Amino acid sequence: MPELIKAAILGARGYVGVELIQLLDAHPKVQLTAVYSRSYAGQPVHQVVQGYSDQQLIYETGDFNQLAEQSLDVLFVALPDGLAVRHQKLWQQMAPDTLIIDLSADHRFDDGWVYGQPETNQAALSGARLIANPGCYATGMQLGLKPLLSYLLPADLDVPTAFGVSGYSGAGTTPSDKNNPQRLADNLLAYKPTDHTHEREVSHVLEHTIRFMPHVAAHFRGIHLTLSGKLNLSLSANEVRKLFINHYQEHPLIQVERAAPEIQQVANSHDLIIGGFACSTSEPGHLVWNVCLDNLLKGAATQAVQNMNLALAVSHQTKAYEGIL
Ligand SMILES: NC(=O)C1=CN([C@@H]2O[C@H](COP(=O)(O)OP(=O)(O)OC[C@H]3O[C@@H](n4cnc5c(N)ncnc54)[C@H](OP(=O)(O)O)[C@@H]3O)[C@@H](O)[C@H]2O)C=CC1
Ligand SMILES: CC(=O)N[C@@H](CCC(=O)OP(=O)(O)O)C(=O)O
Repeated sequence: MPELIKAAILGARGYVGVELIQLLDAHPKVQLTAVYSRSYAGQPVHQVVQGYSDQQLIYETGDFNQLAEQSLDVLFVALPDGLAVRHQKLWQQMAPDTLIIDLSADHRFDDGWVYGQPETNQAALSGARLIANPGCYATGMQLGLKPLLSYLLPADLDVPTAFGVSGYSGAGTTPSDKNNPQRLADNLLAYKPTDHTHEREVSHVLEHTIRFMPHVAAHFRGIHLTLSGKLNLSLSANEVRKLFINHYQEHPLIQVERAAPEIQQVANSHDLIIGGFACSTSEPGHLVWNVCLDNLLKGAATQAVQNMNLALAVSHQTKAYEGIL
């Protein structure tokens, strides 16, 4: 590994792109050498991203074909869904040691790419070259369900459900009802109640069918999930909580609490919090619990940086960002 990892970002104007810029700026082992945005082309990054330390870095327009000549160590692709998949040839043509991390949904079902959920797929990420970052809700749902997989009833008897509420940054910057603060004020919108990509993603990754009902609310960032499922034995809330604590004890970003987590605890935080375990007294095995995470951080940029660190064996850790930088 070179002294400094040479990194670039495609989609650097977007909500996720800006988070990546800030995280990589703070990363002691990374030098951000190129950021691409059509709308900001020619503008210095420090004028757009508050606190950005490098006065020289300028947004460029992304001529994708030039990327192969840049001898990058890592390229973060934070483009809207459907764009990264159009450039399969380019990803293959990039230098063989350039790591590509796609934050869109385009490669999450592609066996040629490693699924980049760092807490559960760490071994496969070491030395990986093509990484598909998980979806934001999908991160929360799979980490919330994984410790219980061997206790869940088979799908023909019960299907776990997830009721999710996201902040409107989850819908990106292209204007729509889902990111229109006027439309969302004092409001809650349900959308895609069946067949959401993240329902398919979690069912695929866990090899266990789930159901997901997403909603969007007026806050900017943060996902709140209420999960419900039926276990094949009767456990107390305390026993379930201990099971989660044991499962995630080696993973500093996953917090397990007794109380139900709240959006305000995770907004602008790298942590994902699981808690609020409630076991029915009238229906043995019926369990309801909650997961919260910041969609832009643990649901996107933080997870991408964790993946880079694992793939490129970056061992540096600081107290403030233990497990990420
Ligand atoms: N928002 C979230 O919470 C999460 C998002 N993701 C995924 O991450 C990706 C980025 O999301 P997000 O930041 O929210 O999206 P945004 O809509 O906020 O940003 C999109 C970015 O892509 C660029 N872009 C758009 N169209 C094109 C194009 N045709 N060619 C080149 N560049 C283009 C835009 O810059 P410009 O127009 O200036 O070129 C901008 O930088 C998406 O795939 C999303 O699904 C994943 C997890 C969570
Ligand atoms: C509120 C909102 O719209 N959220 C988005 C989150 C998905 C996302 O951003 O991730 P991928 O497209 O990369 O899977 C949605 O439900 O589509």
